[in-house]
Amino acid sequence: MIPTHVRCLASEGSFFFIILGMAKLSVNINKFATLRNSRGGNNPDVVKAAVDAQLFGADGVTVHPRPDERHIRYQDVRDIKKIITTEFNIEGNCREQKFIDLVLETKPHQVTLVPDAEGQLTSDHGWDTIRYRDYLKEVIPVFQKAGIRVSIFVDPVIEMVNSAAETGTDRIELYTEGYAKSFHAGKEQAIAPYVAAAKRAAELKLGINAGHDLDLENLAWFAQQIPALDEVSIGHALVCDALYLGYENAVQLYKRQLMAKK
Ligand SMILES: CC(=O)[C@@H](O)[C@H](O)COP(=O)(O)O
Ligand SMILES: NCC(=O)COP(=O)(O)O
Repeated sequence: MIPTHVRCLASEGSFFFIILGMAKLSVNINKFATLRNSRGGNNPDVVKAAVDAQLFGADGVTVHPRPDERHIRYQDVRDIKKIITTEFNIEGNCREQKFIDLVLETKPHQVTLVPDAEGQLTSDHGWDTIRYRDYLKEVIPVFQKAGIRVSIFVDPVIEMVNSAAETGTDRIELYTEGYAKSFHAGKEQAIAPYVAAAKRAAELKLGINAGHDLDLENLAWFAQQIPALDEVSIGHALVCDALYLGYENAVQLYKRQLMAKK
């Protein structure tokens, strides 16, 4: 029997590649909604963006509805749920009751809890899992009881990972903006805290996701250095690349970065 960590990927003509432990690519389609909302109407269609991401080889779709609905709207989440054939990941701020209700209504495969402040431009920090441990211990089972896997957004700091394990979360999502920012100055140094955090997470039997500002230049190195990586969610850079390269090409190129051998 093929072990569960062995994933098969059919691509590139008739060849079948067997990729050991390859991380999944979840395409974050927020930016399609940003573009749509700039004009009203329904162009581009975010439901089609989700359908096409899957068609082009993505392993999942991510959305991050924000309270002001400046990109993904709550109704988009309901509409997208209906066409998901892969994995659906909803990210957001669980301190908003509206967000909790939406997740419980749409029942994605995974919810990623992010400690956004009100009106924040984009996510810029992970949970302080020491300060909010008791709160997270209360809110995480609300989703798990509904059959939804929980991931919490954390900085690559050992103490935060240790305390994350005490919250009962299934996975952590390592916040990668710091890595992306320092990658070009020295990739060995940039990855070091993430390797340490991932090693500790694996010891604590936590699943490992990662995201924020990952792109075609920094993704392969990240995935190679963190073999236990389960999933990356990528939106901004992938959609920017799609403008020049086409959406299908962009998704395929990101998949290829995850396959690159050490
Ligand atoms: C949690 C995370 O890193 C992403 O969801 C990112 O914040 C995308 O959100 P925006 O598209 O609103 O910037
Ligand atoms: N969780 C990170 C995510 O979904 C996308 O972040 P970005 O690629 O838009 O920075």
